Amino acid sequence: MQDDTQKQLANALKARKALEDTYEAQFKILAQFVSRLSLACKGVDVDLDNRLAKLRTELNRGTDLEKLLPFIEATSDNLKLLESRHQADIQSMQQGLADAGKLLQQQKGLPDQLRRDLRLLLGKVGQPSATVHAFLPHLTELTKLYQNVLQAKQQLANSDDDDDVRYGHICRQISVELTNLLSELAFAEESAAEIDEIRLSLLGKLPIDALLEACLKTIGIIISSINRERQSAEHFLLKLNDALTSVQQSVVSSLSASTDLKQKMLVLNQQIELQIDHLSHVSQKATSLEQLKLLVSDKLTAITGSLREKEQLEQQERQQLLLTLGSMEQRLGELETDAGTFKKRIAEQNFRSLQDALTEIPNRAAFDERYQLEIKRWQRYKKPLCVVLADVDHFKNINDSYGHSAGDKTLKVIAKTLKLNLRETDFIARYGGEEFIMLFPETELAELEKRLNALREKIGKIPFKFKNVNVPITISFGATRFTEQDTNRSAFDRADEALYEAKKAGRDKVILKPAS
Ligand SMILES: Nc1nc2c(ncn2[C@@H]2O[C@H](COP(=O)(O)OP(=O)(O)OP(=O)(O)O)[C@@H](O)[C@H]2O)c(=O)[nH]1
Repeated sequence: MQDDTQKQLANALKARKALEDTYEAQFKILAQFVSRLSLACKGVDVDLDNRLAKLRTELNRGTDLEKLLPFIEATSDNLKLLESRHQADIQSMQQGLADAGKLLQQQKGLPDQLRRDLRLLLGKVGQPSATVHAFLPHLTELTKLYQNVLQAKQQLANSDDDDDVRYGHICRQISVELTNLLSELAFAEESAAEIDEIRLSLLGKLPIDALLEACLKTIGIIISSINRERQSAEHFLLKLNDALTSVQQSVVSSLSASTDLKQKMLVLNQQIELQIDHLSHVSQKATSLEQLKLLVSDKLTAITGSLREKEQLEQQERQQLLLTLGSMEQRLGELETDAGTFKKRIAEQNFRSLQDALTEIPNRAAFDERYQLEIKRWQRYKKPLCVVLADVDHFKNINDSYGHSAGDKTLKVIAKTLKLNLRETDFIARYGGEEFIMLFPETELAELEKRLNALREKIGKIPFKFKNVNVPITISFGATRFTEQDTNRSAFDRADEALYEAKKAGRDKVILKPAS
């Protein structure tokens, strides 16, 4: 019995010793790990470095963990403080990068590509991040963009004598704006040939004096078109005035004729009354039937004459009235025809001013109008609305290799194909150059992706042939969905970024960019 107890005690002691050894080994591993970890944190904060060094020494010495606890708690407070400082660092880094990027964006005359890169970068900078390190690639990129801008500015400064280089970018922008304006001037029918000539001249590289000439010609067309419109409106108003004057004259003369007749009628009525009175008076005085017969017959002849005269007057009045009414009706008919022609002309002009002359699909002005409307609908019904930008790939090559008229034909065919393959509620416009913009109401991005890919494939399969060469042409799409936080500009910019990504990814692509 005593032996058993001793054995059990020995076993318990052995187990206890094994447990203690395990604890000790684990404590050593943990102490080493904490030591290494504390070394890795070195350099973040001096106070923290000192505390961690002390902790390492105590751990190496094997100091009792309980004694170390207050020290560990104080260090942990220190770490919390550092953490909030770290968060503040992230925020200030993000803010700093965003400010620097926006400042660069405000620079005038930035090349298009650089502006796009910058917009893309600012989008990335706006994303939340857990560490300051995550911003380092953005910082590098921003520094590169700053370098590029400085170089571009330097180049401009160096080329003082070369006006074409100095104003190259501005000229290109003016030329694009002028092309858009010309597209909206489609209503100047009489100047269509001249407009087309200016539009084609804007496609090549323009020296500044040629651009100015194009501007002056366009202004000339606008002025003569306004003059023509003014003259036509004046002509219509004069005709209207004429017609109203003649109607007024007819009414006045018919009124005065009718007053005349009324006066005559009054006199006749009085005459008839008098004749009747007289007849009754003399008939009382008649002494014989023969005398009465004679008197009545006389008076009846006089009364019948007066009545006939009265009837003639009435007929005259009716005829006069019919004549006046007839001439008024004719004038009003003429006026109605003129007003109809004028209204039709205005409606046609309205339609043409919203249509792109080359592709015959809506133009940018029409898009702006429709976009506002669709956004209002979206705000009311909250049904999904997608915005898509499409751009023909390497379009410049088509112009350069086969001429501008081949380029024009390509644009027409592509516009037609896109339009034909949209639903009636979708909307497409030529946004400018080789760029198209589309609106897809009540469409989710997932469904849109399929439809855009089908469109993309359809365009890729069009058998274009120039100078007997088969030329495959592709198109890239950038799409986004309108959200609660969006303005019309921000959704457009996102679609533009998606399009840019599609180009960067090799073209002939559909890229969707939902709001982050
Ligand atoms: N024929 C024709 N060309 C146009 C018209 N409007 C713009 N362009 C031309 O379209 C070309 C657009 O070229 P870029 O902006 O360099 O783009 P891209 O060659 O299509 O290349 P990526 O878009 O990068 O794939 C320019 O050469 C313009 O002159 C037009 O109405 N008719």
